[in-house]
Amino acid sequence: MKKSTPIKQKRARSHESLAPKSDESNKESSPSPVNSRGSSSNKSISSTDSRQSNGFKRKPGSETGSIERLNEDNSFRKISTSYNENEDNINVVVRVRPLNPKEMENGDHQVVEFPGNGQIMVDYPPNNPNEKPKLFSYNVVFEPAATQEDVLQFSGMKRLISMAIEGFRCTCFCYGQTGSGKTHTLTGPPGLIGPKSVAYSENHGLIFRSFMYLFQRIQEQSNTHFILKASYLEIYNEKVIDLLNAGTIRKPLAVRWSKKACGFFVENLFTVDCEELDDLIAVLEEGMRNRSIGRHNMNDFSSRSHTILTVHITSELPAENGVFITRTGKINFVDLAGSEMTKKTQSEGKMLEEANNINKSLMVLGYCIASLSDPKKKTNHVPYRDSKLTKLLADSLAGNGVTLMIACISPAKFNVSETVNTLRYAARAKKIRTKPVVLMDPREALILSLKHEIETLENENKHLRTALRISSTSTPSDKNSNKVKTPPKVDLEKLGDMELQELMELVRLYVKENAELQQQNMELFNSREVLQRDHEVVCRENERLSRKLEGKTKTPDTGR
Ligand SMILES: Nc1ncnc2c1ncn2[C@@H]1O[C@H](COP(=O)(O)OP(=O)(O)OP(=O)(O)O)[C@@H](O)[C@H]1O
Repeated sequence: MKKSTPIKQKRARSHESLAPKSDESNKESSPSPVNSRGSSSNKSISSTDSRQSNGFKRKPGSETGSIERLNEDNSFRKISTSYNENEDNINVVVRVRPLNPKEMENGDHQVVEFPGNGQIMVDYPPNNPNEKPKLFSYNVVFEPAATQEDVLQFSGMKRLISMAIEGFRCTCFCYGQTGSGKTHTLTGPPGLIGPKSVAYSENHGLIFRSFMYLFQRIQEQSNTHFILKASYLEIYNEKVIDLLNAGTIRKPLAVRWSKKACGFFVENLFTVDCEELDDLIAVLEEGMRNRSIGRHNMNDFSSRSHTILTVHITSELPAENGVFITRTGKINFVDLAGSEMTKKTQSEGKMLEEANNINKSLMVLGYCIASLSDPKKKTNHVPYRDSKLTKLLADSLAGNGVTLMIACISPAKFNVSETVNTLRYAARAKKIRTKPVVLMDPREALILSLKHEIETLENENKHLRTALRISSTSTPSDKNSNKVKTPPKVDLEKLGDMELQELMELVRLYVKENAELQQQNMELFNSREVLQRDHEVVCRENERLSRKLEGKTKTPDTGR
C-alpha cells in the first residue's frame, strides 16, 4: 500500500513562541468580553480547579461552565461565559467589535447589551419607548473586549479543527455588514499579514491561530501520516479567481458539479502542498496579497469579494492487518464581503457594481439559509445554483459538514438596522441541521470491511465444522460430512498485502463454504430431530409394553 510523506515534525520559523501566554488577555479591561448559552452567571469557581489552562478555568466536572480569566494579580475575573463543546452542527456565535474612532468622534453610542447566557439585546428601533428591546440568543456572544485568542478558545473553532482532522468537512464563515470586523476576526487588522508581517502578534486572527492549533494536533498523532494541501479563491463580481495563481489577467475559473463527489467544485483550482506551518502561512499571505480590497466611506480596507481558504487534510492511520484507514477532511475559512447600504458607503462606479454583486450573492445566501432553517420549506427548492457563493457553500450549509458561523456586528446606533438584520440572519442559520459524515477512501474502506468479513466467516466456518464433526461422530452413517471444499488457508496477519481482487475471491470462497456448511448443519439437525422423534416413539411403546407386562404378571395373585 502506498504511503505518503508524513508532515515534518518540526516547528516553523519563529512561531514557536506563538502559544498563547496565560497573561495575554490581561491587557483587557472590560469586565465581560464573552458570554455564552448555558452559563451560570455570577457563579464563582474555586481557584483550585484542576482544569485550569492558558489563564482560563472551567467549571469542574462539566464541559459547560463559566469561564474566568486570570488577572495579573492572580485573581480570577468572571467573563460571563460557558463553553459547550458538543453543540449543534451549525454553531452560531456573535462577535461585537468596539466602537471605532469615527463612531466615537461622531458622538455615536452603543445600542447593544449583554445579559449573559449567550444573549444579546438590541435597542431597536432606538429610543422608542413603545418597543421592547430585541433579544437574541446564540451559542456564544463575544463582547467588544474579547481578544482574538478568546475567539479561538471559545467559538468552537478548536472542535471544528479536530473534526476536520477526523475526516469531516468543516467550514467557518464570517458574516456581517461592511466594517463589522469579519476580516479582523479571521486574519487581524490591515497590514498584519503580508511581506512585512511580524512573527506573532496578539492581533493575529482565527486563521493563523487555527493553523497553529492544527499543527499542534497533528504533531500529537505521531502514528498517523498527514498530507495537507491548501487552496485560496475569491468570488469577485460573480467570477471565481484563484488567489494562489492569480496572474495579471485574473482569468476566472469555472464552478462545476461533480457527480462522483455529489457537490460543486472549482475546475483547475491551484492546490499547494503544505508540509510545514510556514507553508500554510505563506498561502494565507499570498492570498491576502491578491484579494480585492477597496476603500469606501465605512471601511478603508473593505473586502470587495468573498474569499474561501481551504485546507484539505488527508490522514493515513495504520489499522489491523497492515491496512491503512485513509480519511480526507477539510476546513474552509470563508470571509464574506460585507453587506452594505450603498447610500451609507457612498459607493459609485466600480464600487457600486461590486456592492450590487456582493449584496445579490448575500441575498441568495439568505434565501438558502431561510429555506434550510424552515422545516416546512426544507423539502422545497433551495436556490444554491443562483450564485457561485452558495454553490460552493452548499455542502457546508446543508450537506455532511460541520459549520461555525461568526456573525460580526457593530455596537453603534448608526448601524443598528444592519445589526438587527445580521442577528436575524444568524438566528435563522442556527436552526439549520446537517448530518456530518466522515469521508473515508472508499477502496480502503472496502478492503477493511472485506478483511473483517473474512475473519468473521473463518471463525463461523470453524464452529460449523466442529459442530458437524461432533454430529457426524454421533451419526456415523452421515455421508455429507467431508463434502465441503475448504478455501485456501491464509495468514490473517498477511491480509494487508493482498490485492482487492484476491480478497474478494477469498470472501466468495468463504461465503460458499459457509453456505454449504450451514446447509449440512441444517440437514444434520433435521435428521437428528427425526431420530429423536423416532426414539421418543420407541420409548413410549416400550413403556406401554412394560405396563402391559406388569399388569399380566399381577392378575393371578389377585384372582385366587
Ligand atoms: N474586534 C475588533 N477589535 C479592534 N478592531 C476591530 C475589531 N473588529 C474590527 N476592527 C477594525 O475595524 C475595521 C474594519 O474591520 P474589518 O475590515 O475586519 O471589517 P469587515 O467586516 O471585514 O469589512 P468589509 O466587509 O468591508 O470587508 C478594521 O480597521 C479593523 O481592524
